Amino acid sequence: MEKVGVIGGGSLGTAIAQIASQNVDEVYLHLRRKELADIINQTGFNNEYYPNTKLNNNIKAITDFNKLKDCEIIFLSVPSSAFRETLSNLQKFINESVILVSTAKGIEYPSLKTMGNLIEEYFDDDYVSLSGPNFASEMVLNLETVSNIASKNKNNSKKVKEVLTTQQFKLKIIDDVVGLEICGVIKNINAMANGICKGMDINENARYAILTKGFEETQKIVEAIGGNPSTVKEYCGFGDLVLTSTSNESRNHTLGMLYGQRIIVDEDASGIVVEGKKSIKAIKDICKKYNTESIIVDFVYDVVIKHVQPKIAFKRLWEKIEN
Ligand SMILES: NC(=O)C1=CN([C@@H]2O[C@H](COP(=O)(O)OP(=O)(O)OC[C@H]3O[C@@H](n4cnc5c(N)ncnc54)[C@H](OP(=O)(O)O)[C@@H]3O)[C@@H](O)[C@H]2O)C=CC1
Ligand SMILES: O=C(CO)COP(=O)(O)O
Repeated sequence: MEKVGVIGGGSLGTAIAQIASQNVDEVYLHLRRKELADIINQTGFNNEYYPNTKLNNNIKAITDFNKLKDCEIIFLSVPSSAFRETLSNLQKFINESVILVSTAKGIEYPSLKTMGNLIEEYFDDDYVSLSGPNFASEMVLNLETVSNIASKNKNNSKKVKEVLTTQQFKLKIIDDVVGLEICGVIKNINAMANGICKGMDINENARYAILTKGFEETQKIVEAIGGNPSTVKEYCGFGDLVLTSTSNESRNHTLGMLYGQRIIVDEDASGIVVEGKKSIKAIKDICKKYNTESIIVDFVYDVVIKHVQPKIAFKRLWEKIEN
């Protein structure tokens, strides 16, 4: 393949570009800031996100969407909050045959649309979604990683797999697009739940009980929304749920820990992307819409949205466990 594009030159977009650049002639990495694009092109380093990692020479930073018109595949690696605006801007520039790949783990509120639903609104429904236990900071270093991809169009999944597969980066194709996307959203809420408990210094037995409950409830929610509950056993389900619920590298887990310590953070002002906080109301509404109870979602909603004292919220949660 000659050219692929990546929109969003942040942590994940830069890592995707670094991986794809091993398999294609040229990768166009689209950024919104010209100064950073110039630095990348002049030095070979994305000094804001990865100051110590040299990017491959065939990665070209761009700020003009028009340059993406010859790309066969375009990865959308901006946060979910920027997804609609990005698609709307992109619409004028690319042709219908391009394969769009969503890598964002969020959901639009209050529409409750997945990132795939948004792509359908502006383009068509043969997009590919990618998700897994994937810290971008490891991917950019070519460390061993597996991700799931799903699409209604199997050929598109195969093309994306071909472009990203390296000795270290493996991809497994599954059929369940909506299940894969929803797993990526719910794991962020579980990462926050486990972070809150860690921040409160809740004992380990209880924390892993909550993780187990989160796994079970993810299956229920995925099934209710029309996905396949067995997707939750995949890398994008179990793998990502456990990774981000237990690792301090996860931003969602870390924000949860701060809430557990009763430190309320304005993460919007910090500029740090925390998809879980933005998804809580949407997943709460989804549970209501599909008549599905989730005591973990309720716990995070109480602490983060309603500012209930973590101790009181945890007591309520524990009363509901296996009752
Ligand atoms: N980081 C990770 O380990 C992983 C992240 N993801 C998902 O990928 C998505 C992106 O996260 P991540 O890369 O970490 O986030 P980062 O904050 O590292 O990067 C976000 C990128 O999107 C750009 N951006 C932000 N807002 C807008 C906007 N309104 N319009 C245009 N561009 C915008 C940023 O530009 P600028 O630099 O100018 O702010 C930056 O290039 C999230 O949904 C996340 O859940 C999935 C798997 C792993
Ligand atoms: O999704 C991720 C790893 O799979 C990244 O998690 P955080 O957004 O919580 O950092």
